[in-house]
Amino acid sequence: QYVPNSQALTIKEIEHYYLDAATHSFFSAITPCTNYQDPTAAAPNNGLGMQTAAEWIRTAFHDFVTGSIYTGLGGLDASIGFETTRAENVGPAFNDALLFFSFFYNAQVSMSDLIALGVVTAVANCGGPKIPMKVGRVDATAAGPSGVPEPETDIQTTLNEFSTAGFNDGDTIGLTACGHTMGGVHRNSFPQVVPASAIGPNNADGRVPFDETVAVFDVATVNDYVHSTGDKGGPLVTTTNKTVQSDLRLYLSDNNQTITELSQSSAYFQGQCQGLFQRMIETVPSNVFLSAPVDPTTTTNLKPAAIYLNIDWKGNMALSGFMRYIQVAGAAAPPGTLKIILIGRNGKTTTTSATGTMSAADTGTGIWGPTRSYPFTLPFPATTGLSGISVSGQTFTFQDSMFVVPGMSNFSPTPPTFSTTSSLNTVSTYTVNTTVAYLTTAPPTSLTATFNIPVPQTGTVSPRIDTSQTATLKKIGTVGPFVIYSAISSHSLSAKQAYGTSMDVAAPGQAAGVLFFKPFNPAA
Ligand code: HEM
Repeated sequence: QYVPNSQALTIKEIEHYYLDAATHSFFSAITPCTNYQDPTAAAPNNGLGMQTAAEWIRTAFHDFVTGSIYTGLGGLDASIGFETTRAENVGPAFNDALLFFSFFYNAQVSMSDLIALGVVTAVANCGGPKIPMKVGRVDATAAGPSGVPEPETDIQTTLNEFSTAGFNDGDTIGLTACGHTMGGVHRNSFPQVVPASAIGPNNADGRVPFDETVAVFDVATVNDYVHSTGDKGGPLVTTTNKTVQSDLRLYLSDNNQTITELSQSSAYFQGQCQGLFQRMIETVPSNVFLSAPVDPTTTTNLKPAAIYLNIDWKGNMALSGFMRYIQVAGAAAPPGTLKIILIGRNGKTTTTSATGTMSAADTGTGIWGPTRSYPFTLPFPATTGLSGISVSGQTFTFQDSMFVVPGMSNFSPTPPTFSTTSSLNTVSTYTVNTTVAYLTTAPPTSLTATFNIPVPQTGTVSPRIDTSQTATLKKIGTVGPFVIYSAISSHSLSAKQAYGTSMDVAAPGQAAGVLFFKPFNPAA
């Protein structure tokens, strides 16, 4: 099993999915919030009464709730992928979610971090609170224990199952009420709850919604229940089949105290849901350590992204990529340009700089505010080298001790335009001519590149990372203080796999000097 080895890189990836919201396809499936993206088809299908945002939230619930605070095992670990044939996991939601997320999976982004991101984005994108997004979850390699409450489950067993996952009775009522504000119950999955009459035009799966605002994360379902208005709390309250009135049993279990408290105000409901959902996605195995949250209101509203380093045979180097600026609430309007100042290899700020100009093509409004990007190329001589850049008074560190040189490398063919459809399934032979610059006075005869390739795994639609393909890079020359190494290797990959492929490069006996270079997806 490949364990992501750099939380900083994981954060960078998740930031891109999360913060470059307006232009990044992670949000495409849940925009608008009514959308249903069938990941096996080429286009959204909105005639089914199904909803991706709701499926993502339910997926996290079914994954996490079988975790145990007593054993320290399970929780949000993507084990749900191995468990979809269980009766307690009825419906297409889980494989729909995992299949969509698998387009974003790679050596630094685990499926379980993507499940968490699914919750965070679905809630924030659809009118709910911003839930802190930490990274570092590790995927299970097999099914975990069972124990997801079903509509038929008696109240004591239900409360025990949540309690094992760390949620007391009041938390359980709150978490379920927060979960049951988006989406609904489908006839095709739960005929014991929903009558056949629910199936109709634009509702082929026969959904009965939890409330009137099926695509808004709001207090409506709680208010409906408490005041007996509208949908009255939804089908798990109102169904005539008493055995499956699980929401009703739950809400009554403390004489409606918790559910009545939740209805006191929209702000109170949102605040409670934020805290409970955070706890849900942070219920992880006890040996998993999560990062600080990705939060652009503190340090990440100005950050470099998609950065790469180049050198030519004359010793001219250049750092390229873009700066991302998010105009979070209260922040200054985005500047037209940014000055990117080189910090040399010796740690000293230089007079070398480049200008990043706001790109009109890459702007838009994400959930934190307008996101702008400033592409730049910063040239400098190999003798100066770099250890970082300074932008608007902030320092961002880089290294030039070992890097893949895109200008001397060749990765072909270029995969088709990224999309989250099966058009990426075509398999081709990808030829990889990897050239690496290594700053050393004692050059080894070769370096080893390890390819981290997402591959199918038995029993789940969630991929795993295969590290068995390697290449040996041989010395081909020197430029200034750098020794240049190169290798050609061939890999049979689907375009989807090519997008998820990254490589690490290491000198013999040393930690990787290049981590997570994405040959086919450098800018994403
Ligand atoms: C006693 C606990 C619970 C029971 C018995 C239960 C049961 C159900 C059932 C039967 C459905 C219908 C699924 C379908 O037809 O596709 C459903 C939907 C849903 N549940 Fe729960 N649930 C519980 C708790 C939770 C919790 C804690 C969450 C999240 C925090 C949650 C989130 C959802 C969501 C978002 C949907 C809508 C899915 C969709 O529209 O595709 N549920 N639940």
